[in-house]
Parts: sequence; C-alpha cells; structure tokens
Amino acid sequence: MDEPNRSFTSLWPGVALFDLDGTLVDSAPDLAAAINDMLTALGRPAAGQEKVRQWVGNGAQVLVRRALTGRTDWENAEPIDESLFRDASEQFYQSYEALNGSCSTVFDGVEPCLEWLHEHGCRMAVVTNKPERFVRPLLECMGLEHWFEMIIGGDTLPVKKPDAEPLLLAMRTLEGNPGTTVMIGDSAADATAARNAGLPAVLVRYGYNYGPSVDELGAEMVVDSLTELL
Ligand SMILES: O=C(O)COP(=O)(O)O
Ligand SMILES: [Mg+2]
Repeated sequence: MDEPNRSFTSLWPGVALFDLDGTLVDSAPDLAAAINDMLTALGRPAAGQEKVRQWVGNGAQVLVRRALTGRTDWENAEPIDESLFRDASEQFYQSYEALNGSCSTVFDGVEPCLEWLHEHGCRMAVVTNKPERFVRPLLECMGLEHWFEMIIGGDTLPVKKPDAEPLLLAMRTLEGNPGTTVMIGDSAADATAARNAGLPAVLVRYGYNYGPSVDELGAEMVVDSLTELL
C-alpha cells in the first residue's frame, strides 16, 4: 500500500471528487434538527446533535433507520416496522427540506482549497450520499455551487458510495482517469468507494465517520484541514 500522507502534489488531481456532508459542509445541525422533529412527531425523545453526527454518511434512509433504532449499526437492531419507517422518512424529508442550510456552515479551509484547485485547472464534482434534491439548494445556500461542474446525489444512480459507480461516472464526465482523479471525503463510505473505483482518497479528520477515527481506513492522505493540501 502507498505510504500514508504522501504529498498532495504526488496525487496531483486533474479532477477532484468531493464528499459533501462532513467534508465541505457541517450540515449536522440541520440534519439533527430534522431528525429531532421526526422523533418528536413520533412521541420519542430527541437524539441530539452528537449522536446524529455519527449517523450521517450513508444517505437519508440509513440516517432515519439509525435514528429509529438509536444505533449506528441499525442492521443489528430489531427490524423496523416498514410503515413506521415510511411515515418517519416522510416527516424527516419534509422537515429537512424546510431547514436545509439554515444552520449549516462551510468548514474552515474549504474555500481556499476549492479556489486553489480551480486556479490550478482542476475540475470538480460533488459525489454525496445525500438525496440529490437537497444537494444544490445546500451548495447554493453555502455559496459553493459555482465551483462544481457536476453533482451526484445518493439517489442519482441505483447505487451510492461505497459503490464505485458514482465516482466513476463523475470522473469520466469530467474527463479524468484513475491517474488524475482524487476522492476527498470524511468517512469509510468515501474511502471504500475510492478503493472500489481504483482512486486515491484524501480523508478529513473533522467530519462524520460513524465514531471511529479515519486514520485506519487506508487513505493516501489524512488531514485536519483542506488547506494542508495547498
Ligand atoms: O448520508 C448523507 O446523507 C450524507 O452523505 P455524504 O457524507 O456522502 O455527503
Ligand atoms: Mg460525508
């Protein structure tokens, strides 16, 4: 395996694929508020933002399942009643649509990094597991949309990260290849998707990774801020 934290120059990207939640934008406050609305509507106690931070990264449906079971490893909990799941999802989507972006912020280091990559001729896409209809409104609200030539959401294709396909589609569309393309994310879903696509991964430590540290995921680089890439 490549030695960790080799320089970004050696990974020189012609195409950079960015994860959204936990990498570009701290969206947990709005996601947590929408999850709490949903739990309250079901007569359950609110979950709190710290828990929700550990539940983001595998798409909205998994987030709702984690909230309903109170567990990141929801697959190992008692099965969820499907009509409860449908009602809960509907409530979550409705609340999140109204809240999306209102208390979210762009992480420090993101804008200088995007500007620098753009100045150096790098083409950029967002490849997120967030449902596509929430992605552009959030990027617009954060003033980030103009950097990205392409957006792939969690429901744009029949598969999402950690599947390789969303990354490969963005890479091909932006005329990259595995030698010129880098995935930049915050979670095991991003690291595994990059590996499945044959791409190097850069991971940030400040994002959402279901609890465990991102240092053990085999990424080519792990950073505390995207300014470390400049
Ligand atoms: O799980 C989500 O909705 C967010 O996913 P992302 O980290 O891929 O942007
Ligand atoms: Mg993420």
